[in-house]
Amino acid sequence: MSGAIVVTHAAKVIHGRVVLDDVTLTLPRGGIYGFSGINGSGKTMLFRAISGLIHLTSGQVDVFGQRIGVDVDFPRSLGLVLESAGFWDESTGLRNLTMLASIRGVAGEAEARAALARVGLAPDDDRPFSAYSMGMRQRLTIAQAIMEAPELLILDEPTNALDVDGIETVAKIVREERERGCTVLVACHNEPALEALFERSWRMVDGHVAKEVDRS
Ligand SMILES: Nc1ncnc2c1ncn2[C@@H]1O[C@H](COP(=O)(O)OP(=O)(O)OP(=O)(O)O)[C@@H](O)[C@H]1O
Repeated sequence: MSGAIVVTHAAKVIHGRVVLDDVTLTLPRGGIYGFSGINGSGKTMLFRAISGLIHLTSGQVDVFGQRIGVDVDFPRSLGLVLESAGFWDESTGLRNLTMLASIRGVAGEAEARAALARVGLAPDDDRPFSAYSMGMRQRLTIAQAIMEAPELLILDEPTNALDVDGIETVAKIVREERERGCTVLVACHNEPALEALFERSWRMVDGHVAKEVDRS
């Protein structure tokens, strides 16, 4: 198997509705891959399948040679920006990250501080998460996704709620992560700063990968 991520005839039916429709893709390791498509076209569902957060109705997903839901429940090294991240309201950003880091023991306070600085949050900010603005929450979500230096980074609409500086910061982080050897998947709507980084990208329509976007 040559791809970092191999999706084979993946399908998901929820309450009789096809939300992923026969998706087949091979994504080599170390690239930046983009997914676009209108609301409800299936981008998040595809990312959830790759992340092990849903069970497919049929088909398979392999990540770094391990079959999701068979060999492992989740990809072994995954950073995820997908819907809400589940932070503790009463704790600071740094405390939130160090508590999450302690679950796996891969990262510690130094990595949490470095991740906060990379997303433009002050590591020693003493405000609790409940006092964070939408953009600050999104930045913290991105910091949580990168702090363990994952092999696979999945970013679902990472620029949500971000200002111009925040969008540039995300683009810089995506470039840096790729240079480190990380494979990066991004879903976004009309975000030129990110789209310029995609090596390949696809448009999703009604749960299937309709066509590859011509980047020439
Ligand atoms: N928990 C759920 N139960 C039933 N259907 C769902 C659920 N979550 C999503 N869907 C459906 O799956 C389809 C694909 O949704 P998905 O969230 O993957 O779209 P998307 O391309 O990420 O959209 P957006 O651009 O709005 O983020 C939609 O028809 C949606 O209604």
